[in-house]
Amino acid sequence: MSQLQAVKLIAFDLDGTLVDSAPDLALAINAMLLDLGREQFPEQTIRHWVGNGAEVLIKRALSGSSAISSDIEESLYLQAKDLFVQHYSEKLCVASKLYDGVAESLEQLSKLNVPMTIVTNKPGVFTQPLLEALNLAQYFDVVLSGDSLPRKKPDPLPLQHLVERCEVEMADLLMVGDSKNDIQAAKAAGCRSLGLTYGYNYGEDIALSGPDFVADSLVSLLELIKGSVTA
Ligand SMILES: O=C(O)COP(=O)(O)O
Repeated sequence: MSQLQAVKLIAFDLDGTLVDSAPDLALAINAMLLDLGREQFPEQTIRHWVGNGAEVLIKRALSGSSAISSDIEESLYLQAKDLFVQHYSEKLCVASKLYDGVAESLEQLSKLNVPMTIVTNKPGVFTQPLLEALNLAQYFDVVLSGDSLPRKKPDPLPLQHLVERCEVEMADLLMVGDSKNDIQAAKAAGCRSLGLTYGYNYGEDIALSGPDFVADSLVSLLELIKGSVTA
C-alpha cells in the first residue's frame, strides 16, 4: 500500500467497519418480522441488506429481498419501524463486537493526534449509545448519523458538512469504510478513501468500487497514517 500525503481528518464508517453489528441488527429485524407474523431470515441474508440506513433495511426485510418491493404500505412500514426501533434499542449491543485490531488502532491513532470522526448511515438514536456501549465514544470529535443531515452516503453531503465543520480541506480528509456507499460518497465529495475488505458490501468486493487504498484490517490504516504524519 502506498503512503498518503498528510491526513488531517479521518471519517470512519461504523457498521461493518468498526463494529460487526449485523448479529444484533438481524435479531431485531427477525423479532420485528415475528411480531408482524412474517417470514424470518438468516443473519447471513440480513447482513447483505445493511448499509443504507434503517428505513432501507426494514423495507428490504419486508420485501424479503435487497430489491425493495413497491407495494409496501406506509402504515405497514411505520408499524415495522416502531417494532424495529423497540427491539434494536433493547438489544443494541448484545452480540455486536469490534472487529480485530479496531480498539488498538483507534487508541494508537488518538495518540498521533489525527482528529477522528464518524460518518454513518445508522440513525442517530442508535449511534451514540452503540459507541458508548463499545467504549469508543471518546475517540470521535464529530459524529454524523444517517438522519443528521437531509441526505446520507453515498451522497457527498455528510463529508462536505464534515470538512466545513472541522475547518479542513477536502483533500485532507480520508474516508474509511467497508461499503461502496462510503467509497462513492468519498469520490463524489473529492476526498481519498480506504476500503476495508471484511465488512458488509452486499457481498461485493470493495476493490470494485475503486477506493484509493484497500486494507484487510485497521492495523494497515494505522501504518498508512503513521507514514503520513510528520512528527
Ligand atoms: O445503518 C446502516 O445501514 C449502515 O451504517 P454504516 O453507514 O455505519 O455502515
